[in-house]
Amino acid sequence: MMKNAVSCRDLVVVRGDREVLRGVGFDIRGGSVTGLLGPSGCGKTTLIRAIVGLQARVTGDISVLGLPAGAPKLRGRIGYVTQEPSVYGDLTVTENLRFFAAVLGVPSSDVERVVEAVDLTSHADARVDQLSGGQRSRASLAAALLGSPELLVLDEPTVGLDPVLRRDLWNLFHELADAGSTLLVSSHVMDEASRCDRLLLMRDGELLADDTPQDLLLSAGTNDIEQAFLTLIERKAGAR
Ligand SMILES: Nc1ncnc2c1ncn2[C@@H]1O[C@H](COP(=O)(O)OP(=O)(O)OP(=O)(O)O)[C@@H](O)[C@H]1O
Repeated sequence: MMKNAVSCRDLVVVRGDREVLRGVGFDIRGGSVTGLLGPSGCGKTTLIRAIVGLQARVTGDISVLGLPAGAPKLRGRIGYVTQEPSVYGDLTVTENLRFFAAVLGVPSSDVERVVEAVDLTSHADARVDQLSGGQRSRASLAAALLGSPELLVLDEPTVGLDPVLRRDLWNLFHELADAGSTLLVSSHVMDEASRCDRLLLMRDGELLADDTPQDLLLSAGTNDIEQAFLTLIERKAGAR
């Protein structure tokens, strides 16, 4: 049994004058693909930023790969892809990745592997500002894969991608997990839920559910994840 890659307890985050995470707690098992789902503004990015150690005004405990979130020793062990492309427009895909490999101290031989993994080999020599939005986000993903980090945290990596590419990326996520990486993938597209080993369902700064997709559907008595989400909201409102 693999250990937990991430453990959060009593997590509270204040942004502006609002508590945008309100007492969140969960564990993410190593070597799994966990989906972080919930409507726009519910706190997914804030939670991700807290896990990777970039969020201010965090209280509670977050342990990441056995260390406190944000510990300097975690650098290089976590790959993080934001919603904004993190690659330079005036460099080619390969030039970008060689640059990031050098910064990370990863051998440049790794560049070819990650370009292939995100299916950008045919555009390896194209300037990033001449790529489509989806290709650009895959270039950012390739950068995060350099050095095979133990934890990959991906904020909405499939936005704007066509169904074939989305399926291929989800397959890649599972291959990476099978090889031992842990992935936390946020999405507000509920139909991506079935592709995850486990789901964290958020709403309004709180965790509504932490379960497998199958058990979530079973307990909500539906085969539609969106409906399950609504049922959970109604049950929670009824319990108040
Ligand atoms: N810089 C900020 N200052 C104050 N409040 C913020 C800031 N950034 C985000 N928020 C608020 O924090 C809450 C959570 O935002 P967050 O970006 O974590 O949501 P999200 O679930 O990732 O949304 P989306 O799916 O739209 O990206 C929102 O209500 C948002 O308005």
